[in-house]
Order: sequence, then structure tokens, then C-alpha cells
Amino acid sequence: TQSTRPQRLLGAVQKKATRGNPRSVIQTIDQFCRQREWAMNVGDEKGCILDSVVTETNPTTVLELGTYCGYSTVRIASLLPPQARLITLEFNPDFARIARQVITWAGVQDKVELVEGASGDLIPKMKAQFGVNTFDLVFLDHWKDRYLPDTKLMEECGLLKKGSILLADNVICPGTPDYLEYVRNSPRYQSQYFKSHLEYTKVEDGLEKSVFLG
Ligand SMILES: O=C(NC/C=C/[C@H]1OC[C@H](O)[C@@H]1O)c1cc([N+](=O)[O-])cc(O)c1O
Ligand SMILES: [Mg+2]
Repeated sequence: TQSTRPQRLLGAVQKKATRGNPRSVIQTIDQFCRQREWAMNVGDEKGCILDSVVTETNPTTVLELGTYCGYSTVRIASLLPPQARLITLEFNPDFARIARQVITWAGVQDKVELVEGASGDLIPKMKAQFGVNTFDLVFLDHWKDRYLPDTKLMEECGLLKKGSILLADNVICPGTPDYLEYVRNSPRYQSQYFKSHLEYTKVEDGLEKSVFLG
């Protein structure tokens, strides 16, 4: 039977990347996506911006919405201090199955908790079920029409504190117009756009970094 693109991406990682070496896993996926098949990872160019925001935030508790194959999961986890934790939510069980193997190959599994399910259902359970108080950093990279409702849900659930950072992928392409309008006009956020390109292409895209002001 035909393999899927995530399965072929995992195959490349297991064939070419060094076990336990997150940078090698990232490099292998970027090479696969440039030379073989495009895939919707945040990619190398926007990935550098993600790295700098993670490093600058120095977060203890991170939430990622939209795991896909685990590329940004590995990127973020590899930059976290020892006690820090990353919770990543993925709706699609096939993607989750691949991501778990990519995360383990990279050797960052001890810092990562991958939870399968819909973000709208799981966000309200973060405190009770996952022992989270607030998130220092949230990386939004899931369905683009869920960015705004899930942000409002995180506010309502008290998961954001003064200084929490929201970093959103794809605010230009595919685009998240309602989310952008909200974070750029709400008095509760200080927003900044990092211009870049859609992963592995010359099409404009960018990341929006928004600081929750409490
Ligand atoms: O749809 C995108 N991401 C949504 C991902 C959705 C994932 O989260 C929920 C769903 O189960 C899926 O696994 C996307 C699409 C493009 N694109 O160019 O089409 C580029 C990107 O960086 C993207 O994150
Ligand atoms: Mg994306």
C-alpha cells in the first residue's frame, strides 16, 4: 500500500539523522522538504525566528498547538532548560503516531508530552488534567481558524499570565486574519510581526509575536 508523506518524512529521519541529535533531525527534515517533498513544517527560515523567541523567553512551560510531524516540537524542546516542559496537541492520530517517533529519534521525549485530541476540548483541561498553571510561551500552528477561538479560550481558562508570549505561524499564508486583527487591536496584547517566507518557498509569510499584558 502507498506510504503517506509523514511516513516518508519519518523514513528519511530514521535513515539519515543521528539518533539523539535534535539538530540532525531538523536538518534532515529541512533537506527532505527542500529536495524531495514540501511539508508544512515551520521550516528553517521561520524556525530561526522561533528559536530566537524561545531562547529570549527562556520558558518553563510551553504549549504547541498543531504537532504535525514534530519538527517544531523538536526545535523548541532542544532549546528548553532541563526542568522545562512542552505540551503539544495534535488532532490527527496518523500525524501524532509519526511525531512521537520523530520526537523520540531526536531524544527530546523527556521534555515533551504529546496529547491527541482537539485543542478546543483539551485547553480547558490543562490545569486539572495536566497540572499546568500558566504557559510562558504558546506556539500556534494548527488549523488557522482555531487560532482566535483557542486564544480566547486560553484567556478564559486563566492559562496566560502577564508576560506570556503567543507566537503564531502562517499569519500571512495561509493567513489568520481574524486572529491578527484581534491581537493587533486588543489592549491586552503588544504585538509584533516578523516578516519571513512560507516554509521552503519564496512566498511571503511571517510569525506574529504577541505579549499578553494581563
Ligand atoms: O494548515 C496548516 N497547518 C494546520 C495544521 C493542522 C494540524 O493541526 C490539526 C490537524 O490535525 C493538523 O495536523 C498549514 C498550512 C500551510 N500551507 O502552506 O498550506 C503551511 C503551514 O505552515 C501550516 O501550518
Ligand atoms: Mg505552519
